[in-house]
Amino acid sequence: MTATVPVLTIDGPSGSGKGTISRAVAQRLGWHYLDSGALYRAVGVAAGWADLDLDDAGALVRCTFDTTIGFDESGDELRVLVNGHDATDELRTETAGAAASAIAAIPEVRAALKDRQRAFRVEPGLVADGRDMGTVIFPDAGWKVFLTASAEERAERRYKQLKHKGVSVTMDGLLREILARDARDANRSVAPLRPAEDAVRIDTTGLGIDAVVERVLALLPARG
Ligand SMILES: Nc1ncnc2c1ncn2[C@@H]1O[C@H](COP(=O)(O)OP(=O)(O)O)[C@@H](O)[C@H]1O
Ligand SMILES: Nc1ccn([C@H]2C[C@H](O)[C@@H](COP(=O)(O)OP(=O)(O)O)O2)c(=O)n1
Repeated sequence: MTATVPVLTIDGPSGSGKGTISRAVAQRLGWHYLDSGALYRAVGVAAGWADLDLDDAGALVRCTFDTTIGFDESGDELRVLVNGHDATDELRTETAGAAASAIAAIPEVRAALKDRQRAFRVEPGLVADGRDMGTVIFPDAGWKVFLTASAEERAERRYKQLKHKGVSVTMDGLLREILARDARDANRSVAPLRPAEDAVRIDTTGLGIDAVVERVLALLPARG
C-alpha cells in the first residue's frame, strides 16, 4: 500500500536549493530521499558515453530503458552508479544538467522513468525533489513545496558551489545556462516546471539554508 506512505515533494528551478533542503529535511525526518534529477542526468551521461545525438529521440528512449541507475548510500555521500560506474561527479556538471533538461522534454523518456521514481515511496516516508514531483509523480503527496529564488541569486549559488569544487566557470555563463534551462523546463509540453496548485511557495532569495529547512519542517504536523 505505497499510497499510504507519506510524501513531501520539493519542486523548483535549478539552484533554488531543492537538493540541499530535501536532503536536510529527509535527514531530520528519518525519511528516504529521491533526487529525481539524478535519473534524468544519468540518462544524459549514458547518452554522452554512447555518443548519442540529443536530437535523436528514438535512440534516447532506448538509452533510457537500457541504462541501469543505482544509488549507493553506504558512505558519507550518496553515490550514483550509471551502468555500474560511479558517475556522481560527472552527473553534477552543467553539461550533464543541460543534457538532462533536453532529454527530459521527451514524453517517452518521462514515462519510462515514472515507475522508477514511484518505487522510492517506502516507509517511513519520502522527500522527493525535482520539477514534477507534486504535479505528476506524487500528485497525492501530503505536503508540496515549490522553491524559487531570483535567477541572479541561483547563478551566484551555483558559481560558489562549482568554484568550491575547482570547476572553472563564469557568472555570465552560468546565468545564461540557468535562464536557458528555466525556459526549456517551463515550456515543454509534458510535465512542465510549474507549482502544483496546492504547493506552498517559498521564495528563498536572501533566505539562509537553515531558515528554509525550518519553514519546510513547520508545514508538517508535530513530530513526536
Ligand atoms: N537558501 C539558500 N541560501 C544560500 N545558498 C543556498 C540556499 N539553498 C541552497 N543553497 C546553495 O546553493 C547551491 C545549489 O543548491 P542545490 O540544492 O544544489 O539546488 P537545486 O537542487 O535546486 O539545483 C548549493 O551550493 C547550496 O548549498
Ligand atoms: N523531476 C524532474 C527532475 C529533473 N528534470 C530535468 C530538468 C532539469 O533541468 C534536469 C536536471 O535536474 P536537476 O534537478 O538535477 O537539476 P538542478 O539541480 O535543479 O540544476 O532534469 C525533470 O525534467 N524532471
